[in-house]
Amino acid sequence: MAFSVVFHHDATDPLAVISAPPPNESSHERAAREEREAEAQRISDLIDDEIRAERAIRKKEEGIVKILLLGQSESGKSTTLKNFRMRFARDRWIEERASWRAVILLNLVRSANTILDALSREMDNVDPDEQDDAFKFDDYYRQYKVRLTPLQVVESNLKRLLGATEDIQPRKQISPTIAPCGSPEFFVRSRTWRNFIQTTRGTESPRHSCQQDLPILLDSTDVIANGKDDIKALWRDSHIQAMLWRRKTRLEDSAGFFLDSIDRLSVRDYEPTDDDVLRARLRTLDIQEHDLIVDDKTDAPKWKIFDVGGSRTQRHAWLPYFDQVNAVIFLAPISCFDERLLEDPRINRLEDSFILWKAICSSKLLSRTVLILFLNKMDILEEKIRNGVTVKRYLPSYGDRPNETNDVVKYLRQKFKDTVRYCSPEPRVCHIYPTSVIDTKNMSVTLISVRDGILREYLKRADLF
Ligand SMILES: Nc1nc2c(ncn2[C@@H]2O[C@H](COP(=O)(O)OP(=O)(O)OP(=O)(O)O)[C@@H](O)[C@H]2O)c(=O)[nH]1
Ligand SMILES: [Mg+2]
Repeated sequence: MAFSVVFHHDATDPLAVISAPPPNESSHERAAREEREAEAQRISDLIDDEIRAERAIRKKEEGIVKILLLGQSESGKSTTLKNFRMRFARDRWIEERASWRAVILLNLVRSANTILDALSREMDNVDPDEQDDAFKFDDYYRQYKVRLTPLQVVESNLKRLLGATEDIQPRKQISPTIAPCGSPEFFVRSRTWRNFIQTTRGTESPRHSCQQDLPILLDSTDVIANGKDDIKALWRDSHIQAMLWRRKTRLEDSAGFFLDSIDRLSVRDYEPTDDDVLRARLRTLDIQEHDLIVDDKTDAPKWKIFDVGGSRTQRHAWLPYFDQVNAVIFLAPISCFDERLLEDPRINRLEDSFILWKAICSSKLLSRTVLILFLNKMDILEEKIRNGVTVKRYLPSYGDRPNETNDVVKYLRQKFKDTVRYCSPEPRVCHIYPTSVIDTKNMSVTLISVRDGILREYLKRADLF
């Protein structure tokens, strides 16, 4: 039944006058007006719903400390997150440890295949800048290549199992710096990886992945076990080491760790250890979120840590997190003073870290955010300096200071500190830690100090507002 709306309006109320229908409105005009009003009401209800939902999220997130891990690719962000999870979400960590077996085997096989690729190029004399006096690899070495060919199939099988995709094509070296020459990096989308972990979790035997993956893992293990003596011989061969160095072949930071552990990794009942998982390299794509309980007190806030991808193409995804985090942990791998970015070989990696750090310190959105800086990969820095690499050659501003680890750390620490001082929109404290995030013993002390520092600041600010 049709009905008419009668507007009673008070002529003294200005709002009532504005909202009153025009006098002498035709039925057509009235229908159009009512349609417009209904649409306006629908939009208004939608906005109300959104505000309510946002309020609900804010309410839920009250009392959550949010931490953002930032830094260039391979700076150690995901490894830092693993340290937090290992320390503060131990049960989940242990549950998931077995799922890393495929990644660890893939890391190992990729390193072996990278060495074999470099050997092939050397033997085929592909590169025009070949030196005449270089050691000539003869048929003795060709045998290794033939016998280790099955490793290529193992690499493809493991990648398929993980849903891994190859990404950055390495380019040729353009300066006397450690070159990004090696096999392309692979990544696993976090959704695929989560599915992988979920299917491997809660199976009858936690020491293996789920039943359908087991044959691939065991076949891969058998092939690696068959070739392990050849792989070890190649890895320990001084001519191969010299060739890798001369060709500036890029092996991952954990390559040596896994190649040296090949006997332990290539047995059928191998179970990844904490150290193995920390060393496993899986490039981050997408943003990964992890919830932690870092303090057992009932009223202590929960933590949410965001781990992001650090390569240049992924940095645009950082920004939306800037206005919601309480602390940023920035990873600067200071051992990289002689390396160049994989994604842009024109850029020195230490310089890239400085540029990023400057942008973070200057950001207005982060002006109230606690800043924590890890001067990371101290162990690699020490090794480089022990092997006689001179910092001044790559960092002329270092001048004639002693080529010693402590002096280099002191110098760089001051540089990063100066950036905080001169670029921050308002005065702030920044906590700086020299770290090797693969060193679990020292990291457990650092994590407690970082946790206490962040909580102290969080509570101080909660009191202010
Ligand atoms: N030796 C040594 N290796 C490290 C250290 N920190 C990280 N690594 C290794 O460096 C590699 C890269 O570390 P990740 O934590 O994956 O780096 P990321 O910053 O998350 O990189 P993206 O995900 O690409 O942004 C891994 O193989 C780590 O085991 C360190 O202090 N010392
Ligand atoms: Mg990562």
